[in-house]
Amino acid sequence: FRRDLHSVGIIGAPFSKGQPRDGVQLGPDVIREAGLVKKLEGQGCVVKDYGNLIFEDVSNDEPIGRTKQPRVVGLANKQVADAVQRVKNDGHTCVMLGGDHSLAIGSIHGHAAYRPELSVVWVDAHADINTPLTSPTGNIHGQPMSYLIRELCTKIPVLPNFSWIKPCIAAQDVVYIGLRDVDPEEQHSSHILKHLGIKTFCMTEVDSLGIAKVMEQMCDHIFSKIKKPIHLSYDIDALDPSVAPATGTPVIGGLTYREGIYITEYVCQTGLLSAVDVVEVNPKQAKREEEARFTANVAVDLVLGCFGRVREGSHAADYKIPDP
Ligand SMILES: CC(C)[C@H](N)C(=O)N[C@H]1CN[C@H](C(=O)O)[C@@H]1CCC[B-](O)(O)O
Ligand SMILES: [Mn+2]
Ligand SMILES: [Mn+2]
Repeated sequence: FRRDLHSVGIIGAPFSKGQPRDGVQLGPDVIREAGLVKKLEGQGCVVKDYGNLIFEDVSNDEPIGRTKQPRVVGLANKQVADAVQRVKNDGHTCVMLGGDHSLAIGSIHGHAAYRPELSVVWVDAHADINTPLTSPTGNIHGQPMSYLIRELCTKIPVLPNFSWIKPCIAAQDVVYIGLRDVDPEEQHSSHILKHLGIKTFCMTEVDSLGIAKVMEQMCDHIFSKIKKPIHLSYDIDALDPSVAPATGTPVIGGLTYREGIYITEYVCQTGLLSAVDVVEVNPKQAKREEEARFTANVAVDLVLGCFGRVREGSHAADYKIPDP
């Protein structure tokens, strides 16, 4: 049993303004309360918890066109970008606990500032690739990829507090897993992006290929040229709502717990995981308290899978069966 020594840096990003539902800002703390740090240390990781970022509010953050809360989202993501870059500079694999998925703007931007050549594995029921002009809701948690992908930069209008963002990811270096609720306009731009080489494994492919083949084909795609560090952006709503009910935009027909964990185990064994986001855990969206706790426990298990937890049991190497 290989006990890799993973050095993990945790950032809490208690932020909810990329979407309208209250509660997702509590994600970092409910995930910590479910024992994340102790369990990572229990499987041999060295963990540094950088605590929660403190996001300042922005008064009268009026929409720009349909885009809601642009100033506070732009400001928060600049803080996230600086924090992720610092965790990477300190030599850790970065774990960013959300908070809503708009935070991936800062997380990926800060990661790319440290490692310019990244591949992005986006695990989500949704493509989160609306531009401000195609978004059906104006909520920025449905748009993060559009600000990051170079091939879309001509489609992005100027937004206040967004001028620091430089598109930093090539479409061919992005893979989606778990898609099942892509907006019509996204279909169009994701069609364009498919044309540009973005690789998608929607739930149909998960069913037809099985998750093991999906992961093999995913790696063939992102490693087709050179092996790049992986940024895994994991939206908890990729999992079926029966597995992760406490989230803001649940969609039936999602990944099983086993498929969700397999993804993290597979990414871990590539040895290329460099940063991971776990976002959209919203305890207030749970019908009952135990649903919130259950969802937080699943989020913890996903992170443990990223850092070497194996389901066969993480036994100590020097265990001796006691004599009768
Ligand atoms: C828009 C409603 C009707 C639909 N059920 C829904 O939620 N749709 C998703 C897909 N596109 C929407 C948007 O752009 O606002 C929603 C974003 C989800 C963001 B995510 O981070 O949770 O992936
Ligand atoms: Mn989603
Ligand atoms: Mn998402």
